[in-house]
Amino acid sequence: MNKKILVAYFSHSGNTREIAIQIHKNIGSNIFEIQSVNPYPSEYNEVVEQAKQELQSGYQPELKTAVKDMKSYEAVFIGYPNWWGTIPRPVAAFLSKHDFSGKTIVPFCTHEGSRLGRSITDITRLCPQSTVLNGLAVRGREVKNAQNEVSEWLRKIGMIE
Ligand SMILES: Cc1cc2nc3c(=O)[nH]c(=O)nc-3n(C[C@H](O)[C@H](O)[C@H](O)COP(=O)(O)O)c2cc1C
Repeated sequence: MNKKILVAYFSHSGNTREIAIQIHKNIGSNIFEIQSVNPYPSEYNEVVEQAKQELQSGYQPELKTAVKDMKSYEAVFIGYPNWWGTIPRPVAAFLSKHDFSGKTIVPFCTHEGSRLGRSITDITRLCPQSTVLNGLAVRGREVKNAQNEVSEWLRKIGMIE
């Protein structure tokens, strides 16, 4: 695999991180965690309410760090939990703050039933000059057993042989 690939992910409770690590191990890519400066509350109802408000207002939280050499990547995996049917706002901020034009974006998400929801449409809207591939959706409670599903998907989209 000659392409330079980045796996960027946001994870609140660890499920998406698990899939991000599996992808990173399969393809030997670099890995980057998207983190907001102000962490989200750990209490479920609180984060659900905060995420709802942020989505409604279109809020883009400040991120801890940026990817320094984004230019050098041809393909970027973007991982996230499905929050209210779409990408969490830190992921929207990440997509807005970097230049993805000409790159391939490979979405993957974890969820509790809504799969990718409308996240692909929303990613495409934020990155109109990128090629957005079909994403992988894994149920949050199944991430530990998803190795085969992940590697089959990577093979199908041509990321591994
Ligand atoms: C704020 C919030 C909103 C959520 N909204 C949805 C949703 O709309 N549909 C769904 O299937 N799961 C939803 N979930 C469940 C998460 O997508 C799921 O638990 C995911 O695996 C969490 O990933 P993480 O551990 O990487 O944070 C939501 C969870 C949170 C905290």
